[in-house]
Amino acid sequence: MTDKPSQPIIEFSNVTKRFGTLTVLDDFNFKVAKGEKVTLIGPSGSGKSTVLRILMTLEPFQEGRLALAGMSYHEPNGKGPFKASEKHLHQIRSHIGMVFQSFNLFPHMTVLRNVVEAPVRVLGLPRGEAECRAVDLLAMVGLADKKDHYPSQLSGGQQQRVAIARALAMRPRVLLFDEPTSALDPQLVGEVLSVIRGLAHEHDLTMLLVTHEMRFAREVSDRVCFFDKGRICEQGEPNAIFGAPKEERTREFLQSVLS
Ligand SMILES: Nc1ncnc2c1ncn2[C@@H]1O[C@H](COP(=O)(O)OP(=O)(O)OP(=O)(O)O)[C@@H](O)[C@H]1O
Repeated sequence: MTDKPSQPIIEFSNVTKRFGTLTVLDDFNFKVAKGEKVTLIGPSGSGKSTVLRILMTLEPFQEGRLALAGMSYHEPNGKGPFKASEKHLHQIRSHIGMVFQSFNLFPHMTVLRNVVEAPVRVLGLPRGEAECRAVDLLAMVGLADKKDHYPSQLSGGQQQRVAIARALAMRPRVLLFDEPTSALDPQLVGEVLSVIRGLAHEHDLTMLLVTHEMRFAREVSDRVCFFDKGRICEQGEPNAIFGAPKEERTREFLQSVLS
């Protein structure tokens, strides 16, 4: 890999993205450091998902530059909407895992096969090894006992946890979450949040989350970015943005009174 410790793992430089006459990202600049956990919050239609879709190479952009771990999305003399070869884009994608709002599991495959297929087909991992890893990951998300079930036999929260295990099976360096709990009943949000909160302790894993859940922003991220009309209008540490948690404020108050 080509990234140096000081180099951001994600770097949008003056990116403009249009859908026809609609400008969704306008001269967009955004950097994420290796291992950083960043939440994007903003009004519906402001372009948050588009940021993730561009990173995943699901959407091309018109102007500016984008790099992941030092790899530019455009190659010299490259072709197609990204001006890059499919091999180059595939290499970039191999470092990214994405978790979608609607889980996107394969309905005709068991939970285990859902987690095993991509490492076998895309990374060329021997099936036995991929299965061992999948079993470990399913245990990590609390679903070891569901490996032989089909997605339709699981709750939404359980399906989303399988989707997280599937994304992790590719050993991504960057994990993208596009509103991972917005399709869930409120009582199922907590179990997904707790898995994502656990992942936030992985120092090397960079996480970029789009969410309407303030709990994610507060409990999972190092930095919260408020996004509006294709730009980041405010950003900072969760405590600076939302105010320190009550206990912390009380402790600070008592210290100031006692000192
Ligand atoms: N494929 C597309 N073709 C045309 N317009 C699109 C396309 N995808 C997104 N848009 C438009 O781009 C704008 C940004 O969409 P995007 O999904 O990134 O917003 P968002 O901030 O993630 O919204 P939400 O919170 O509702 O998911 C919206 O106005 C949307 O209608």
